[in-house]
Amino acid sequence: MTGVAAIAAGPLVEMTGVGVFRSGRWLVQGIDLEIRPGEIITLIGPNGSGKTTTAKTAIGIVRPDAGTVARSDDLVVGYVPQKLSVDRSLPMTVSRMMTLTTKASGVDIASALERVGMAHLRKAQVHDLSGGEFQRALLARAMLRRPNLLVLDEPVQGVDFSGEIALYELISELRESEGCAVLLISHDLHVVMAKTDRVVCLNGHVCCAGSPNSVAASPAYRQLFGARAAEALAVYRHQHDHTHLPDGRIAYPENSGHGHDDGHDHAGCGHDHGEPHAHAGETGASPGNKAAHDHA
Ligand SMILES: Nc1ncnc2c1ncn2[C@@H]1O[C@H](COP(=O)(O)OP(=O)(O)OP(=O)(O)O)[C@@H](O)[C@H]1O
Repeated sequence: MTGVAAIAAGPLVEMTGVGVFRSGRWLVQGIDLEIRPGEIITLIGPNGSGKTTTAKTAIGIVRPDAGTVARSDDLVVGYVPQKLSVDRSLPMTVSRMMTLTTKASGVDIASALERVGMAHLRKAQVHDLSGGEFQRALLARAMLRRPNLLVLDEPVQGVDFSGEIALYELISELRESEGCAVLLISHDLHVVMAKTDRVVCLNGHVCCAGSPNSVAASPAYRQLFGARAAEALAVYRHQHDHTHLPDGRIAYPENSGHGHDDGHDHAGCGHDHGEPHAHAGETGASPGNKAAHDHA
């Protein structure tokens, strides 16, 4: 059966056996994907593996040629596409950009910008924004619709590593404060792996899916990502045996044998000091913490 149906309760989106056929080939095939309220799902996979196609099909921008897509009656999507039709070189304030495609009151715009930490940049020119600020403005724009599903296609493009962590923090906070589900498309395994509830690894079809740990351990994932998979796995599985002081240094109990306080004593942690790393399940993968853990 091919088609689009509405579902009253349960998942926000349920894709079953979905395929998309264009220009004489299947772009994706046999996609089963369920998006439940409030969860963060990350789509990963090589370039051209069908991540954007899958996300667009989930929210109805692309029509499937096989399978079914059921959407909840109350689904409201906030979508930040990978490529934007906004020309950043044109003179335009952040406020104006927010309302290019959506009507919103000044109060709503101010509130959305406030939620992403951009209230002070309401009148700034879009072309003056940093990469991270621009992505925040796009997030605020998507939040104007009060979505219960945020779809973010590569939201950290043009953003440096610490900005990337801050953005993932923000997305995670928005999920908490707004109660929305998040479908995230990402190339970044290190940070996303520590944040997401469920990972779906694509390569024209679903290679593997599940918790970050189970996906990282799956042979299909390792085959697809090769050496990088091992790195990401090491990062994700890193166990915390210490707490952090407010300035990011590591606090060890007295007489623990951890003599120096320069924030770099990780004996017994099993750290790979060649790689920056995040901490499993740690909501505080903040720039401050990150600074204390980069050993490049
Ligand atoms: N409308 C279309 N017609 C024909 N081919 C298309 C169409 N849209 C996408 N494709 C092709 O389908 C494949 C999957 O594209 P998609 O953008 O979904 O991949 P992706 O995993 O998001 O890639 P990336 O990581 O590079 O953004 C690519 O080879 C792309 O060129």
